Amino acid sequence: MISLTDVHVVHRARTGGLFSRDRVHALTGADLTVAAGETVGVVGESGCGKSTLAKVLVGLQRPTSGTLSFRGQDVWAMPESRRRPLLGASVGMVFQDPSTALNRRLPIRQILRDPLTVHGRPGRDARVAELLDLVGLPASSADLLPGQLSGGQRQRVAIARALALEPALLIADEPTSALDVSVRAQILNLLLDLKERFGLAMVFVSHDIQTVRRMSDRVVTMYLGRIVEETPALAVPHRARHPYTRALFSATPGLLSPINPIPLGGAVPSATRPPSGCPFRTRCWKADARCASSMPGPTGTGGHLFRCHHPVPEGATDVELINQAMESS
Ligand SMILES: Nc1ncnc2c1ncn2[C@@H]1O[C@H](COP(=O)(O)OP(=O)(O)OP(=O)(O)O)[C@@H](O)[C@H]1O
Repeated sequence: MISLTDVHVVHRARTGGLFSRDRVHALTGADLTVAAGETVGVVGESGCGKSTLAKVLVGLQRPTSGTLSFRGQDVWAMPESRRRPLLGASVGMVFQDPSTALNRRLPIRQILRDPLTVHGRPGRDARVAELLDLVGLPASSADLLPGQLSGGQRQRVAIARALALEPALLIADEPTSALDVSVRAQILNLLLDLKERFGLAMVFVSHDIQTVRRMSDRVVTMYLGRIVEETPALAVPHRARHPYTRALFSATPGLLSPINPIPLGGAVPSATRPPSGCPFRTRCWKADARCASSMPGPTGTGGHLFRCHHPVPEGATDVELINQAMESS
């Protein structure tokens, strides 16, 4: 339904002196397809490009190069008069923090009516009532301001707004991380329920790997602006083949590692000066000269793709990987 082909996003950012601007490589060579009804989870450390990927998919960030296609049409080749209504009606987005995502001065009714008005949809009041019901809020919430709702209720309004135009795809960027732990499960269950009910496709971005596994059919791992692995959700963590995916999952308590996480050397390099070749090579226990000279192309089958010159052997246990990493350090 929606796909990215060789998408790059480069920002110009002031990182040093007053007049010096560096190129920040937020997304590099991203290829991704999301099929109708499927949920793709996106994981990776802070700053790896998850939100940039989400913004590109929803049309909020124009790629510096590469193609965003929706149902086979090149979105950025269209005139704005076609692009905006197409993406606006077809792709909904739920942001991390509903307190900042909703206009504090507008009543909920207005917040939910706005997209309907912009897209010229009839029966707006009836639709507002329907949307509130869909997300489990009483009809009386329509007259309240966002500040009169709890965080969880505000996120329900944000979800209702994202669904107002019956999109085929919902992008959820850390939709529960700003919420109290006690309401997180309710919001996740609501998203799962809505997805099931409407056959929505979803891109679910989160730091919380356990949640991503639970919500997704497929898990995409990102590192320093690159998609390094796509894995069927049931295959992670044990069958992941990229060393970084294994290291990331091994650092999740209770998920995999019987002892310690796989130790990685150093820190994530700056996105202004990503390493040549494979971006993970500076921290990878398997890296050699080949990794410095070229980024491997995707290999794998059956919906499992990884970009690595030295993938983890099939069936390798975490303990074996920990030992290898410790020996090479
Ligand atoms: N508007 C911008 N101008 C300059 N650099 C940016 C801009 N937006 C993002 N970046 C940089 O691009 C890289 C990717 O950022 P992004 O927000 O996509 O990462 P992320 O994985 O979503 O991080 P987090 O999990 O912390 O939200 C980071 O190095 C970030 O600092």
